[in-house]
Amino acid sequence: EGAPRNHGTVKDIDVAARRAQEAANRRYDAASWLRRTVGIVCARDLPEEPSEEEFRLGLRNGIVLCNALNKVQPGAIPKVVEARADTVIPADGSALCAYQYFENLRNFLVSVQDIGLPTFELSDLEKGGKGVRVVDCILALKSFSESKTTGRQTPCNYGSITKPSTSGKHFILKNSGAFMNKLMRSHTTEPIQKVLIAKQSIETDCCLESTEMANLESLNMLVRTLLLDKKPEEVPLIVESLLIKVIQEYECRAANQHLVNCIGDLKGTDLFSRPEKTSTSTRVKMGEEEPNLLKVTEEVSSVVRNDDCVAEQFQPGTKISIELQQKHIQELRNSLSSVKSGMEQLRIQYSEDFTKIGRQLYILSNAASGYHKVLEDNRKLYNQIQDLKGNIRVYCRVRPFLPGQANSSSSVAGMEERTITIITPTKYGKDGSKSFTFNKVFGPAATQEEVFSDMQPLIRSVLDGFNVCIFAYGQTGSGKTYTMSGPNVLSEKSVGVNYRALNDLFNLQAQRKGTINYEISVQMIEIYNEQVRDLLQDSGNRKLEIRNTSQKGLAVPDASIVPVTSTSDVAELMNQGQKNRVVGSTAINDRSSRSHSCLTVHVQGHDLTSGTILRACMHLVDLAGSERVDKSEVVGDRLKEALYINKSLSALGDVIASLAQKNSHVPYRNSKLTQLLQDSLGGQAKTLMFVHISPEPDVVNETISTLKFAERVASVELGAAKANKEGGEVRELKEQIAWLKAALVKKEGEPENIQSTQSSPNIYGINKGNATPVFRKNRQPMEDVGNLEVRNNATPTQKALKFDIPGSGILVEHNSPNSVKNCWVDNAAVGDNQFENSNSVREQEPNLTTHTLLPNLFYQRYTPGPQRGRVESIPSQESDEFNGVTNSCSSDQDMVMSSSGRKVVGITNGGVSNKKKPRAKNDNNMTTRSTNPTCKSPPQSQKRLQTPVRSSVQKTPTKNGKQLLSGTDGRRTPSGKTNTVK
Ligand SMILES: Nc1ncnc2c1ncn2[C@@H]1O[C@H](COP(=O)(O)OP(=O)(O)OP(=O)(O)O)[C@@H](O)[C@H]1O
Repeated sequence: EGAPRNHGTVKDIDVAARRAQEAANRRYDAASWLRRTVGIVCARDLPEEPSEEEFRLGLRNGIVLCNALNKVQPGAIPKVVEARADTVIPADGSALCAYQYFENLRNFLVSVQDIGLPTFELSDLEKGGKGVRVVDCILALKSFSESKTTGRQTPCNYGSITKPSTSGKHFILKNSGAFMNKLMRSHTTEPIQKVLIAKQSIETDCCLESTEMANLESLNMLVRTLLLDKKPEEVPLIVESLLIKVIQEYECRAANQHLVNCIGDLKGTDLFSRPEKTSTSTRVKMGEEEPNLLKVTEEVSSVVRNDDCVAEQFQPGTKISIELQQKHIQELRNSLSSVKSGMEQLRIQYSEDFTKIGRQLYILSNAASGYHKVLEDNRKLYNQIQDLKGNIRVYCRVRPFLPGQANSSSSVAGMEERTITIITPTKYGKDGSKSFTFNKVFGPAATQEEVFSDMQPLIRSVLDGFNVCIFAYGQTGSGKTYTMSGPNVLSEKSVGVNYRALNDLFNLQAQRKGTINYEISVQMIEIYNEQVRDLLQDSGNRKLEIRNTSQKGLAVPDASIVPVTSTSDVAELMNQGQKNRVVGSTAINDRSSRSHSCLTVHVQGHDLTSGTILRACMHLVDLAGSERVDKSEVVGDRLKEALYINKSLSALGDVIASLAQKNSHVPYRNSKLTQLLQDSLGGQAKTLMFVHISPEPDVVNETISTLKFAERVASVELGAAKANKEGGEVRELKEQIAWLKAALVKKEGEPENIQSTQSSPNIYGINKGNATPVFRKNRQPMEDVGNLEVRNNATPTQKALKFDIPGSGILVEHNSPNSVKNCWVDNAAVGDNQFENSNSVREQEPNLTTHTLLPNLFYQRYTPGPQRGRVESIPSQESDEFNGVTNSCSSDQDMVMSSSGRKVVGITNGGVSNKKKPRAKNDNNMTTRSTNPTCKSPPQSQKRLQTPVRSSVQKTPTKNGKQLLSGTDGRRTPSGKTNTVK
């Protein structure tokens, strides 16, 4: 069908000629069909067998083509632009207005394409264009027309082809009409396969969608079918044409791909950081070039932003790798940035921490610097609390039943923290009860540690300069010794108050070392049958005196005083003391102590910062049993002991009653015990009494009387305790006051001396020219300066040393060191109290002599040992050791028992001055001597103070060789009343 006319007739022509012939035949065929279809009139410009040129010109206006198509497909082109009659078409057609006919050709091509036939380019109708494609298009239309007419679908008939979908237009490439036409005419399978593979490759590169792939498959089928009728010699031409198309298409796609890559690169840098902006600009750029490319670009940008997996489909491996690296770098940048911000936060936090630590350090350093102050305040507050609790506190302790005793019927009905209730038998057989309230009640189960911990604060007070007295009261066997010392066999848990107190003192001493240096020493005495014995001396049968005016704060100055530095020292001493203690056996307690024992702890502290010296003493007293005589079933010596014990305890009761009633006179001197405890009971001390009771019902009466006594003690109010602490300045001022008082007394009492004193501006003598008087005190040895007796054993070789106080007119006379051996010293100087009371003395004794006051100008040191009795001067600093410290064991109100057995009531420390006044008045060359032959080691210093107006001491010999100073019976109480010798 439609075969070229000369086809097969010329076999020997060359390929080119054959090709030309073939093309001409096809052209003629097309022209002939057109002429028949549109009619001769319409096809007047198209000859039956046109040349190429004629063919082109004949179809150039598109009228023939449009009309032919309308014939085949009526209405395909609704409006065909017809040629005007006056139009002269030049031979080359240049006069034609291409735009006039462009519409025809465009409509024709679009319609042909819609039908699914091969098309051509407009340029193909131009000179030099590819007319063969136009021929192909017309022949395809012819086939389509014929197929429509016959109603058959033949393989070679275009009418049998199903119109492809609209989407198929996208894959009918430009200039593909001729290509497809040729392809359809091919009869060779192999080249067709190659073409198909190449095409498929291209379309794969373009990422065809699945639907498009389906279309491609149908297209392949079509191509294969159309080429079945092609001659083998035509195949190379078709393949050549195909390859050219493939190359063109590939180049086009490659260019697009390159562009996509560039976009990808841009995305990795600028595009990534500014996706929106870059995307937009890229879109604009690409949109101008190619809409498809724009779509791809958008997809790529979207993929880069959102979906790495999809991006991978579009990007080559390198790009993906770069992207990954860039992504990695970005992640690193992100982590670096987060690390940097973390570091910055850390730095800020550290700097804040450092600032906080600095502030805290500053606070700590402040706190540390104020630490000592706080400690000091703490101590003061603590003592204030103790004071508020009351000066005499009473703790009650109930002994448990002893092994072997039935504990079913205890006389103790109940106990609370501060109250104990005792079952009291009544007359009518009914039991009643009586309650007693104390500061604290300890039951039978209370441990030694618990008991001590409650009184521990008192121990600390000692180191703060307060005198403390702790004594155990109760009937025999009630547990006094147990509380104070512990049981017979001591263990760490069972040790009593004495050990624990000293242990505590040592601990505190160690803690305060460097701030306050303490020296601790102990004495241990007992009062047995109203005689004081030294328990630390094996041969301690020597009777000791209790002296409440000892300047060293020793109530029993003659008793051994032993420095201790550790608890073991104390334990050793106490063992020794216990051995020496008088212990008897009674019906109640086979180890009953028949004496009062007293462990006295002396503390002297030197505050290194303030220079203050404090002194205090603590009496730890284990009293003898308080039971009634009939109960103890004693006779003979035991009875005598019991009587003494009861006497002293009753004296203790009297003192306490007197204190409770705030009587002006307190009978301390009624017993050695009250004498010993005088400063603790009535002074400025802190006192604690442990009252012990036994639980046995048969001693309930004793128990009740014990508790009643304890209640009375608890009711005593003593006023605030006072620390024995004075700074250097206070001492100086006190001395000045004392001196001025003395000077006043002297001035008023002795006109001649006044004259003398006034005439000399240098009343201070030693420090001539020094505005501040320097007062020196006698440093007293162990003797009691308040004793009125002067022992009359001075040797004839006594030799007085005389000191003339320059400018004062006062002569101080001392005995020669050798001459004072074994002699008591009448120490006129007794400390500040002496001067503080001098006014009252003055009232009573207007003729008070100057020598009474002189000891404050001078001091002497008693040197023990071989040189005992030698009087020597010591620097004033040394004398400060004893200066200004109130005699902790002295009392204002006193009751002096003279050695002659005569009691002197109400003698004050100032009374010491009193007793010396007449002596001084009568005998300026006062001499003292000891007349007691049994006195083994009395203080031996002796001094004679001489004033311009000399007086001699009137000595009154006694039968035992002692002398009472004349005028001793005219003494004063602190109130200034004259004391009376009884
Ligand atoms: N709290 C206690 N726990 C255990 N045993 C105690 C307690 N109190 C006392 N005892 C025991 O009771 C007995 C008598 O005690 P202690 O010798 O202390 O009495 P005392 O009051 O000192 O007698 P005395 O007045 O005769 O010296 C001792 O065997 C002692 O061990």
